[in-house]
Amino acid sequence: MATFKVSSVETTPFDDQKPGTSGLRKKVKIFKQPKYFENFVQSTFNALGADKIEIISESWGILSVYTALRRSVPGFSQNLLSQLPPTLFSLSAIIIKMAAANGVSRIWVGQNGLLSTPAVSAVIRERVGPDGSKANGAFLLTASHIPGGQREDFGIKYNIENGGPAPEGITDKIFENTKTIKDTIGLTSLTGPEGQFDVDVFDSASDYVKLMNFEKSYPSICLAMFTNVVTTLGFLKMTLMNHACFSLLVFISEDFGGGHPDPNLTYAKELVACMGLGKTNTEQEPPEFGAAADGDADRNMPLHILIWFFVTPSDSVAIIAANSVQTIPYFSGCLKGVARSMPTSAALDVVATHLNLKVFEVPTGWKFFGNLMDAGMCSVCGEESFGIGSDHIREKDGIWAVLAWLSILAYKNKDNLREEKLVTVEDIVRQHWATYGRHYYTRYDYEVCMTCNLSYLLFLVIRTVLYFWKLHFKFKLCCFFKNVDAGGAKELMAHLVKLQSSLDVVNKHANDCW
Ligand SMILES: O=P(O)(O)OC[C@H]1O[C@H](O)[C@H](O)[C@@H](O)[C@@H]1O
Repeated sequence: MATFKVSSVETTPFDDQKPGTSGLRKKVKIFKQPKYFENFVQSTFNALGADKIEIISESWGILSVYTALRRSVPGFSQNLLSQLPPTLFSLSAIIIKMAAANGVSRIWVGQNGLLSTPAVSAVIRERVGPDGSKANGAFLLTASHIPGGQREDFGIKYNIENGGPAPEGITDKIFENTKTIKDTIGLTSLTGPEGQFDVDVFDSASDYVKLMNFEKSYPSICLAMFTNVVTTLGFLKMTLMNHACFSLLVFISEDFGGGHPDPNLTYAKELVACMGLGKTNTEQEPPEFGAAADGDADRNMPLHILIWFFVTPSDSVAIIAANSVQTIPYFSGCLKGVARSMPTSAALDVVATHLNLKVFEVPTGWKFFGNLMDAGMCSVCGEESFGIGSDHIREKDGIWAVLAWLSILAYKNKDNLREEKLVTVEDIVRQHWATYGRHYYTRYDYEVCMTCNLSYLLFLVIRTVLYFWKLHFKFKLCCFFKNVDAGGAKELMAHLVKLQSSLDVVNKHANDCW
């Protein structure tokens, strides 16, 4: 409990605070403008209505974690958390004070401010305070899969009471507020111990671990992976525990060590090398299984290499869906339905047809899966951007996806452990293709582009697609534009979709362009 004085401070609006698919992501230098961060937080409080909020937890996306299952004993530093950058703590303090001033009665902060995004979702859904209170939502501070640090990106997003990202109704309101905001409300003094405001620091991992119910839900692997869990290392402890079968390469720093934490073949190159790509005669036998996660642990990339093999995210979600009922007791013998984002390949749809399941196609963004899950219509879902999850929470979950894969591997090898050759990820994927057919697609990432160049590029893409259609090829193409204002990209897309209806018009625009 604490006493404090509330004061209102004049501010001027910024016109560029429109939240994208995953909240507000900008360069740190933009966030550093006076009042920029406070304006967004205040606009969020204004959009929610103070009486709606009681508890807020936070997540720092400052971890770039590559893990590999190996036979060696890990080198695991117990002091990792002491390296958390002070800037992030000061942002936490700003939110705490503004929350108090805006009428929030209690805040939950993960120990050291360190949670994964899936863990935040679990906390909102599962954590119950001593007086029976539950979280109304959470601020998450993370650059996610984007490069972080002083010269790179930072992000803030708000998740609602179902544990998932705020829906467009709320983010639109936040944006409207950011354009008209005149005051932010803060504290001039904060002393205790009287008054109606609590800050509880809690064990970052316990709610997630409880929810995952490892021993019951993942029985085939929990004994191998979760026996030696140490209980003091934030969310890392239950994912990268000190076990003889687990070896870690962990980088913790404000700027991801200068790296790009997107878990794909390009950016997880240390992992790819460690898994033996391109080596025919490795001195050391490569690990049997490796996985990469992004900065906030919601994206994943499982790798399995005996002969180098990579599973695309679209195949990955289809294979998990096809095998999950047999291999993961959490699903209690049935899936409620499955879903994928629009650019994700239709491999999942084929599985759904075979299993007589409903399949849904949703726009990009995890909030759309959340709606289906809240309605009890979806158990497993995924996006081609390395995000896969289930209805245990309302965020994608890199740890869950890796556990799902390990469960499948364990199941396929259960009668096979004494054999020379185990069933591999590659065997499972090839068997899947043989059963369900194979889907091909290409993903292109264009990063840090000017909007005008992107418009030009979109014209090229549309021309190419139309060309292929004309030749009666079946063609599926995904394009992703990062570091672009999501609202602008959406409008541009809508405009171009209209243009697609007429080849002549597209050609005219395209010709004007070059
Ligand atoms: O929450 P994040 O990991 O940052 O991902 C948020 C979104 O980022 C990009 O827009 C991807 O294309 C989406 O598929 C993803 O949902």
